[in-house]
Amino acid sequence: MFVEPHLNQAPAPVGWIEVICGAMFSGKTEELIRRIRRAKIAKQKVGIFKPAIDTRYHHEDVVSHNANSIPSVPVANAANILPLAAEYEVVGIDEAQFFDEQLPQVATTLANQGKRVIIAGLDMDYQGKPFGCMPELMAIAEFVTKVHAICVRCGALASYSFRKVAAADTILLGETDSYEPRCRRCFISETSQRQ
Ligand SMILES: Nc1ncnc2c1ncn2[C@@H]1O[C@H](COP(=O)(O)OP(=O)(O)O)[C@@H](O)[C@H]1O
Ligand SMILES: Cc1cn([C@H]2C[C@H](O)[C@@H](COP(=O)(O)O)O2)c(=O)[nH]c1=O
Ligand SMILES: [Zn+2]
Repeated sequence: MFVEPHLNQAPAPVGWIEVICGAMFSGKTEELIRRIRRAKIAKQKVGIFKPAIDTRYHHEDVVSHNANSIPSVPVANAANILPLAAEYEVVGIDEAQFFDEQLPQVATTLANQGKRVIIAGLDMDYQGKPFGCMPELMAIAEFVTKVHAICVRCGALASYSFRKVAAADTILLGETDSYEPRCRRCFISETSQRQ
């Protein structure tokens, strides 16, 4: 389990970037919420942001698949986070895969300002390809945590998000209606990744 490297150390340490990645249902949002709650217990000023596009469960809150939730601010693009985050010591960002290519620079700026930046997002899309700016975020982060779901077909660890419906666009919001977490074996059995 991830343990914070510094909480409330004096003098204030420089900031850093944490990335939580994995397939759908792997517990990314739960882990983000867990870290944010611990930061709040440490009396740190915490702000959470998510892309305005992610309206699945709630317009504002960050909500996990098991209905755990925490308030957040929806933003239209990554640059909007910078002025809104000025007052916070800890900045959480969920559904990072949906943000534009500015997010790595925004995260770097926040960390260089001394903030702890915690980013959660899908590392792969439904085709098993790296999703949006997640690879770059993983490269620049001090800490990367990959979490796993359970394959709904065989019970193994799942790293892939299998799309059950016919749609080719990379972005398709959905839940169990449209996706299921699968292990490599069960994922490639029905996708073009077989070769
Ligand atoms: N196949 C599955 N494997 C693991 N967890 C699942 C599965 N299906 C539903 N869940 C639920 O999803 C929760 C994780 O939700 P969440 O943190 O929102 O995941 P993520 O943000 O990675 O999509 C688990 O604690 C569990 O209750
Ligand atoms: C694989 C994949 C997923 N999405 C969408 C589906 C959900 O709305 C989110 C992921 O949410 P979670 O918190 O990780 O469960 O992303 C998508 O648009 N395209 C994809 O390829
Ligand atoms: Zn499987």
